[in-house]
Amino acid sequence: MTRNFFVGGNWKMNGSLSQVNSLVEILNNASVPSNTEVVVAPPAIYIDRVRQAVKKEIEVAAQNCYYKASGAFTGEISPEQLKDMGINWVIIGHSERREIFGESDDFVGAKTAYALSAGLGVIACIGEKLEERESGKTEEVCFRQLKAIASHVKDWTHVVVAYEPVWAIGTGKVATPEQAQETHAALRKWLAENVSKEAANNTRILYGGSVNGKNAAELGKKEDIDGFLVGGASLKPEFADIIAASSQ
Ligand SMILES: O=C(CO)COP(=O)(O)O
Repeated sequence: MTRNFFVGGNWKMNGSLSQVNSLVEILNNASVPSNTEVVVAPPAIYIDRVRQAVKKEIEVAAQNCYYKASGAFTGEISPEQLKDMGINWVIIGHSERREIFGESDDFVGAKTAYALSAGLGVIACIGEKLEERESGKTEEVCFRQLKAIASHVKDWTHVVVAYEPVWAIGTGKVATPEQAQETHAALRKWLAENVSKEAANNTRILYGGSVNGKNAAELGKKEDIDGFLVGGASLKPEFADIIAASSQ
């Protein structure tokens, strides 16, 4: 298997300048296994500071972007502007963007395609809500979200999928390794049947939702879990443990 492990840290709308500086110090002291890619996503206002201060093995992402190069889009940042500032990754379609800011499946797909065309790698997020899981709709919801991305995106080389069950985000209720593996395997099968065998084999599928320094190693051992997208624990020293856990 050639998929390198991928550990993303999504800082969300957290941190102050002094906390950002402390996090950079933690990152610069963390040892990054050679088979692991680490990408952190600070709030937009701190992106450039982090990019300049963090060691080269660690990449920096935006938490969102728009799907035009420039223009009258108050408050938005374009993929071209991210590239201009040396940023190579963006998170798109996080459940908080979908839920709080009303981003539709199709909008997420269109933004993913545009960001890829501008040369960014995309961490594309999908995942079901609690009531959807409880009514047996986990796969239906995730496949619908994937299909919306696939209808815009033909080349998945620079796409990383983050499966983040909404009920596990920020709740401390982590999916069991078996639950996560089951969904990851279904997602990979969907990619094989609906995109290509190559996309299924090569696309990293991350798990996100209450990952921490203690549960990362067990989750990471599962065949179809290729890394993590970490929220709360990416703001703490234990993020270094999660990076290290990935190589076990
Ligand atoms: O939303 C997440 C990462 O994008 C996960 O957040 P937590 O790790 O805080 O549950």
